[in-house]
Amino acid sequence: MPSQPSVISPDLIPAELYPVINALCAVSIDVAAVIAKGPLGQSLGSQVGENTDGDAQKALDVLADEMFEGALREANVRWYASEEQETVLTLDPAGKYALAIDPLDGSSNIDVNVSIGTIFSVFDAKDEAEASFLRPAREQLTGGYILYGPSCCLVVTFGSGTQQYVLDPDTKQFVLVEKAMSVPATSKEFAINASNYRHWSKPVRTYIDECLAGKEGPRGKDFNMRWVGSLVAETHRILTRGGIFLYPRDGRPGYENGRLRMIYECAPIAFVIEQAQGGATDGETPILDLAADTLHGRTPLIFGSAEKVAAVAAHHELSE
Ligand SMILES: O=P(O)(O)OC[C@H]1O[C@](O)(COP(=O)(O)O)[C@@H](O)[C@@H]1O
Ligand SMILES: [Mg+2]
Ligand SMILES: [Mg+2]
Repeated sequence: MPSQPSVISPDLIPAELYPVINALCAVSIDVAAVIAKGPLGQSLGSQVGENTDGDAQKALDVLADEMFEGALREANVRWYASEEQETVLTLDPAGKYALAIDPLDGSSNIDVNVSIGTIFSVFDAKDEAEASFLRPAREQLTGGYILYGPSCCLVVTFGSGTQQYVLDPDTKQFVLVEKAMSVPATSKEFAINASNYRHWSKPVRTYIDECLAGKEGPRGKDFNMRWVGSLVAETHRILTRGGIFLYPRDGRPGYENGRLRMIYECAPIAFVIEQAQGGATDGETPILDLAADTLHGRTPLIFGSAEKVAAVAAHHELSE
C-alpha cells in the first residue's frame, strides 16, 4: 500500500469504508499502469485458462484478481467473492465487509486497446460467506467501478448520490470531480449486441424494431447505436449522456438469464445508476430488489435513462 492516500477529497466517503475504497484505488493505479504499457509489457490479452463459468480467462483477468485480493487483505474485508474464483475467499477473519468484484471487465477488449474496467460491490459481512452475497442488491453499502479509459476514473455510490473521481496521473491520486452524477432523463442512443437479434424475446425485438424505425416509427425520432463490449464503458457513457443498455436473456444455450452476473456486475451497476436517477431492471423487477441465488448467477440487465427503461419494461408487461 502506498504511503500517500490514493483517493483524496474523501468527505463523501463514509470513514469506515474509506480503507476499502482506498485499497481499490491503490490497486487500480497499478492496474492502469500495467494496462498503459500495452505491448511494451507482458502479454495481457492471451488466454490462460477458463473460469467457473466457462469464460476464457485472460492473463490480465488473473493478474488483476491477484492484485485486488492481495491489497484487500488489509482493508477490513472478511469475504472476497471474485468472478475469477470458484468460491468465496476469507481475507481477514475479523473483517467487517464482504466484497464482490469483477476484477477486469471487458476482457475481449484487452488486446485491442479499448476501455476496460473493474466493478465492485460491498455488503456487511455475515457469518456465512455465501449468505453475505446472496441477498437483495439493495443491501449493498457501496457499489461502483473503475474505468481504465483515455482517463482513469472511479464512479461510486454509498447510497446518497453517485460521485466521480478522476485519477490525476501527476499526483497518482483520485480527485473528486462530480458530487452528484445524473443520467439524462432521455436520449436517442441504445446499446445492445444486435448480432443476437434472432435469439431475443418478443418484447426486446419489438423495442429495438421501434428504435430502428426512427422518425417514421412509433417513437417518432431517429436513434443512434453503440456497443463497446465493456459494461463499464457503456455505463460511463450512459451516466454522461444518457441512453439505454440491454443484455437480455436470449434463446442461446446458457443465455437463459443473459450474460451478466448479478453480484459482480448487475447489482453494483444498478446501484450506481439508480443513485444517479436512472433505472435498472431485469425487464420486470428493479435489479436492486433482486437477490442472486448462486454466487455466479446471471440476470438480464436493462439500464439507463429512466424514461427508456420504463418503455422496455412496458413491452415486457404487454407480452405477459
Ligand atoms: O461479447 P458480448 O456477448 O457482446 O458481451 C459483452 C459483455 O460481456 C462483458 O465483457 C462481460 O464481462 P467480463 O469481460 O468481465 O467477462 C461485459 O463487459 C460486456 O457488456
Ligand atoms: Mg464483466
Ligand atoms: Mg471480468
